[in-house]
Amino acid sequence: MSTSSSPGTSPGTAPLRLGTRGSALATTQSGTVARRLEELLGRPVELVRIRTEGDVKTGSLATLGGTGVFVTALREALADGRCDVAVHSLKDLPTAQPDGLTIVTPEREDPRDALCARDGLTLETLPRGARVGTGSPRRAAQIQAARPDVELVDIRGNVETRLARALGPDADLDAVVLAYAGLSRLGRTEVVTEVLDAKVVAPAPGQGALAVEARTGDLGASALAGAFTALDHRPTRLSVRAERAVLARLEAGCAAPVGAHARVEAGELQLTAVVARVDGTEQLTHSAATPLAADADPRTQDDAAHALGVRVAEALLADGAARLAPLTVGAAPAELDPAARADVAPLRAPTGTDDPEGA
Ligand SMILES: NCc1[nH]cc(CCC(=O)O)c1CC(=O)O
Repeated sequence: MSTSSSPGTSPGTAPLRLGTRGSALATTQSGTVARRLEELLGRPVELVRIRTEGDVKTGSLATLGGTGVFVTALREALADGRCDVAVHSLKDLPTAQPDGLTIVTPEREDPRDALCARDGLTLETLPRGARVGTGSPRRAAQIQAARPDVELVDIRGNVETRLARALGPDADLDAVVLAYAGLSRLGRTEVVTEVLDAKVVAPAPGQGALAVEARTGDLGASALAGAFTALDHRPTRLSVRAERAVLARLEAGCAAPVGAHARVEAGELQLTAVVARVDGTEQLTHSAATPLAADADPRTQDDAAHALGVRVAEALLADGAARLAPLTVGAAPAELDPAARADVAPLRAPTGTDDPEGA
């Protein structure tokens, strides 16, 4: 990397370059992080738009090749030195963290999914046979389980495109399901007719959280390292660590309907995970918790969070999760395999997302 891109140089020099996807949601979330970093660093931050495979291709998410479609190009830009920091939606990140890059997770938004329906309808009041749009097998399976009579329709596109399918002048659907967090960041929560209970629709692992990523080599005793420490939100870090461990241990492909929801409450980390049959006719749920000693060092807590996710995943496997959903079971957990760079093995790599719907 060039000296001019090296963070921590005196203020007033070159701005820190923050790589982002170009969608409205991505630039909104990146803009928020950019302002935070400017405050923390006392240095200007400029957005560098990077087009990703997920932005260019328009096929169904199942045919996109799964993992990392929204992430790989951003990481390449970071590795090449075209940007200094990148912002991702955490749920779009593959669970295997590549060598040489480090992420930090600021405080997450509400992780739940939101129903956006015409005429104020809710999951309960949708008419029989209503058409509900989502590109996410996880959302589809759980909605179908709650309402076996509704028809799930596979949709893609950015937030406004998807909302228009239910709420626009040419609407062809009764409702769509989106992440509440995305709508909130865009200031569009007025279209939400129901925030779906996580017990009814378990959110995607990492949903509602952002990952801010930098080259590990830039995080020595630098100003950027200090900013990363300030951005880190412990309950978010532990929650997403546990949720993503479920996904990694299940080796869930992106067509696998897997939900996971963790939170820190009363001094413990609580986790619930769900594996559903794609058609919603069957689902398995398992919950567990682990105490968090307040004085434990971050490493110990991270390990406890990871172990909780593995334990819950193994309980689901013991209950027959692999029978319900297309999981690749038996292989070593990919997080432990440094060679499992998800961006070089798109077909079978563990996924970090269940719904690259293009937001
Ligand atoms: N590429 C899909 C994606 N990735 C992150 C979000 C929402 C925001 C979040 O979960 O942080 C979305 C849109 C959606 O699921 O509706």
